[in-house]
Amino acid sequence: MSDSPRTPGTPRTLLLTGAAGGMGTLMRGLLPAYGYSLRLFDATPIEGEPHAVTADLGDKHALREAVAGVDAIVHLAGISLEAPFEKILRSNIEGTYNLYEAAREAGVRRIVQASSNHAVGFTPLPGPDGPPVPVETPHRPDTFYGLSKAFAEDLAQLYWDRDGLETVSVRIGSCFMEPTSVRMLSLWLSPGDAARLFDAALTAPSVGHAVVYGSSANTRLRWDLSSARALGYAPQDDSEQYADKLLAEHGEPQPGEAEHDLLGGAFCVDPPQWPY
Ligand SMILES: NC(=O)C1=CN([C@@H]2O[C@H](COP(=O)(O)OP(=O)(O)OC[C@H]3O[C@@H](n4cnc5c(N)ncnc54)[C@H](O)[C@@H]3O)[C@@H](O)[C@H]2O)C=CC1
Ligand SMILES: O=C(O)[C@H]1OC(=O)[C@H](O)[C@@H](O)[C@@H]1O
Repeated sequence: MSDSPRTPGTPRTLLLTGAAGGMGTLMRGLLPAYGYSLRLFDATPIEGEPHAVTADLGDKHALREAVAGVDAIVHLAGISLEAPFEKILRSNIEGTYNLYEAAREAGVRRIVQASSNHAVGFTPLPGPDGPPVPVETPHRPDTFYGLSKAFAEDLAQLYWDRDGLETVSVRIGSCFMEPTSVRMLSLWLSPGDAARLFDAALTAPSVGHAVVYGSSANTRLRWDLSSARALGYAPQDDSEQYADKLLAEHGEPQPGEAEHDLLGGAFCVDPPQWPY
C-alpha cells in the first residue's frame, strides 16, 4: 500500500521499461498498489501480458507509441551486467537516448531511471565508522556497463537543464528478493523499499535532476541515503537479518580484495566477476 501522500497532479499512468526483467517483474507486482496503471515495455515478451509492448529500445517508432499519453516513466530496460562495448552502446546508451527523445517529444514530465552503484564503482569504500559516500562523488565507472549509467545520469541532467524534463536517477545497490553475498548486506535494496523509493521519486515535487542512492536502511550501509530521504523515501527493511548466514557461508571480505576496498566490488576486477 502507498505510504506517501497523494497530491493533485500525481502521475497515474506509468511506462515501465524492462518490465520482463528481475526488477521489472517485482515492480509489476508492487507498483499497482500505489495507484499506478502500468504500460509494459521490454524486448522480451511477458507471458500473460498481451498488452505489453514487445520492442527494442532501438525501435524509435515503438518508443513514440509507448510513451504517448503516459504521465511518467520508470526506465529499467537495458543490459544489467558488463558486456562488449558495442552491445552496451546500443541498448544502454543509444537506447536511453531514444527513450529521452521520445519522452521529450511527447511532453512527459518525469523519468525515474535505474542508474547503478557501478557508475561510481571505483570509489574507495569508507570504513564502517567513516563518512558515507555522498551522491556528489565523481563518476568512477568500473565497467562499460557502469560507464553507460554515468552517461545516463549526464543525459538526464541535459534534458532537465535544456528541456525541463525531470529525472530521478537511482543508483541502485543490489535489488533482489534477498542479499546473496556479504557485499550485498551493505547495498541491498529490498523489493518493497524499491517500490517505496520509486513512488517517492515519482511523487516528490520539483526534483529537477536528482541523483539518489537506492538501498534499504541497512545496518552496514556505506553510502548516503539523505538525497533519497529528501524525496520522501522512508526505507523499512534492513539486510542484517541475513548477515549471520552470509558471513558463515562466505566470511568477511579482507583488505586488498575488491569487495572490501571498492564500492563496485568484483565488477572492478578485470574481467569483472560475478556473483559479487
Ligand atoms: N537488480 C539490481 O540489483 C540492479 C539493477 N540495476 C539496473 O536496473 C535495471 C533493471 O535491472 P534487472 O531487472 O536486475 O535487470 P534484468 O537484466 O533482469 O532486466 C533488464 C530487462 O531489460 C530488457 N532489455 C535489455 N535490453 C533491452 C533493449 N535494448 N530494449 C528493450 N528491452 C531491453 C531485458 O529484456 C530485461 O527484461 C537495469 O537497468 C539495471 O542495470 C542497477 C543496479 C542494480
Ligand atoms: O552491484 C550489484 O550487486 C548489482 O549492480 C548492478 O548494477 C547489476 O545490474 C546487478 O545485476 C548487480 O547485482
